Amino acid sequence: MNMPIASPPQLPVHVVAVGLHGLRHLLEELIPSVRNAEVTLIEKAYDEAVGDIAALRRRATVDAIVAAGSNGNYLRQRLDIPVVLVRVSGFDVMQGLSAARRYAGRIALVTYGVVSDEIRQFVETFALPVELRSYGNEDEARACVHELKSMDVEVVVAPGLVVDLARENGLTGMLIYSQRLVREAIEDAVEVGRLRRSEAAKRDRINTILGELRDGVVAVDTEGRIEVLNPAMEKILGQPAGRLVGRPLASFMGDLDLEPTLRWQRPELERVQRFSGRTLVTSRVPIIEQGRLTGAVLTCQDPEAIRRMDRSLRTRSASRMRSVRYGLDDIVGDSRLIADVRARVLACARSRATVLITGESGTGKELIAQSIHMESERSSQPFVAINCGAFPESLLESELFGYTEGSFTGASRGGKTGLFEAAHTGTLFLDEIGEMPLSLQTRLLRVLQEKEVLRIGATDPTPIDVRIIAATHQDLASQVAAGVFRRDLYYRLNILLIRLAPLRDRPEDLRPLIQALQKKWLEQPGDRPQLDEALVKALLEASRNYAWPGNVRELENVLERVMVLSDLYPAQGAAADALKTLVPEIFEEGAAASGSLEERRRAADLRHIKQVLRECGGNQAKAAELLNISRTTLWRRLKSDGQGAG
Ligand SMILES: Nc1ncnc2c1ncn2[C@@H]1O[C@H](COP(=O)(O)OP(=O)(O)OP(=O)(O)O)[C@@H](O)[C@H]1O
Repeated sequence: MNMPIASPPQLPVHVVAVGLHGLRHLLEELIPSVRNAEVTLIEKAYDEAVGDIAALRRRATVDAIVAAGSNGNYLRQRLDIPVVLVRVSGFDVMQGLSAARRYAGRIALVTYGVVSDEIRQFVETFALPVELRSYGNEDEARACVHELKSMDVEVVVAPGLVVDLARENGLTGMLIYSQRLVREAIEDAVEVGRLRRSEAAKRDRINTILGELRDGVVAVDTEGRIEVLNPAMEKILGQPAGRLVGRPLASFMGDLDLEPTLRWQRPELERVQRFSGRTLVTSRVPIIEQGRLTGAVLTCQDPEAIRRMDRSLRTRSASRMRSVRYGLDDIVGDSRLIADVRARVLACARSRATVLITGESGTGKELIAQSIHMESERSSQPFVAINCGAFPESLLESELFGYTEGSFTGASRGGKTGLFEAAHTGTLFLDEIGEMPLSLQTRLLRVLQEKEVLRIGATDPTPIDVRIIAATHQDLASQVAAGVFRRDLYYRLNILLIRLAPLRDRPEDLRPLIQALQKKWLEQPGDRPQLDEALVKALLEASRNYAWPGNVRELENVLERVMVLSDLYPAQGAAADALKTLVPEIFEEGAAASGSLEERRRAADLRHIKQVLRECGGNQAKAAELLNISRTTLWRRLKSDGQGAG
């Protein structure tokens, strides 16, 4: 952005006063009494003054200029700093003339530019014997003085230049400017300089902010011409600001222009656009100042940056924010298997050793981990959970171990506390441990052995006291055999083992789970219908042939659907039919729990895929995204079932 850098605000305002001869004397008299500003006097005129001011500006900031007459006007046209002109008022002219009348001869009043009406009227009203003249440049001033001399004028009241010329020609010259007007002009210049400086400081602030923004920002005036753009936008446009400011945005940005925004004065947010080979998320907003349109702003975001930010927010919420909600009492089930789990939870809670929980998705692994924590002596300490499968390797590493300030590009100031440290004195739940990359497995093993963590970039390890509970739906032993999981880590984790059986292997738990879920449902605010016993019976009946691939989580979902929708389907005598309409998936062919484990799993997967596909209204792309599998995989699975991609 090509804006001047303001001097630091603590420096006093710097004003340059330009004047020769008579005006110079007045300025010299007044300058010592100026407060809160530094004033430099330049005894030059026209081009010479311009040159001196330029030289001065190379060394120091000049905030404003005071000058008078034709010289003042000349400077105004050539400099980009405000030039305050010494005014000429009727009152001061009157004083000048009355002083001139003390001289015997004829009097002339010469002003720069046209003679003002105020002065003309004043002279006429008092029938003063005064010649009125004006001049626009030095030659005219010279000609004017010669004419006055030939007319036998003796006293000339005029600006400095003419006063000098008059004296050179043997006339009496009296300066038209009064001390009062010159003082006022200096004061005005100081004020203008001060305002200008605070404006510049504000602009610098905005520029700094814009410079820091990773999004590209460009603002245009009401004509669509570029007023300002930030470095990120320069990059997007591939041209420096110096070449762009003042040019119409539409002339080279085509699709990115702001003309419709200026025309309709309506914001348009988050549009995805292509611009010179890259995808951008653009937003356009009109600038309305005090009810008037003054321009518009375009911001361009890089979708990759948005994704990165989203990921880091997710990291935060996926790890730290999970609060402990469950205890032993929340583990529901009448089966012997669940009774065994409860006993193991209590035993684990009394120990400090690492626990490994295995079980299919939705069997309650996190519920068990939280229960162990809540029953242990660490219950009032932090419970920190992270899903190791949800992050790319580098992010998982920095989440777990933290890093020191400046350890890599993009590292936050002050570094970052890792989850091991965050869980100090408490419990760290490592969900989906089977997904942890080998390199991190090695680091994890070291933490377990040494009981200390080393932040990325650090040299000194931090001692920690953390209880580790790991969980997986995978068969870690076969992962060890396949070489993707470290054997030593497996042994280290597998000290206390809790195996959670799939729901289909413990049908006795279905009824108590349904009851517990219904109780929770009824406790929620609002008018909630009781679940019809006939429907429950029909559900239990249908479950006998259903594998519940999503286990308790799936049961929760199915039940919620039934409870929400059951009112719509009068159940009397037709509970099974109603259920078929509400949860068709559990009646589907192939849903039966038969065949090999692998076949059952595949059938269960397929049912799940189909259900998600139904929920997405048949949109395969969306279903693939929800299922976290590629579209090709989705397509292949459906195809294997005889349903090609359609
Ligand atoms: N025995 C149980 N009693 C009561 N609720 C249960 C039980 N088992 C699981 N749940 C409930 O089922 C849901 C899924 O449980 P949880 O998230 O602990 O499963 P998970 O095995 O960790 O799943 P995933 O591996 O998919 O993350 C939770 O709402 C949990 O409360």
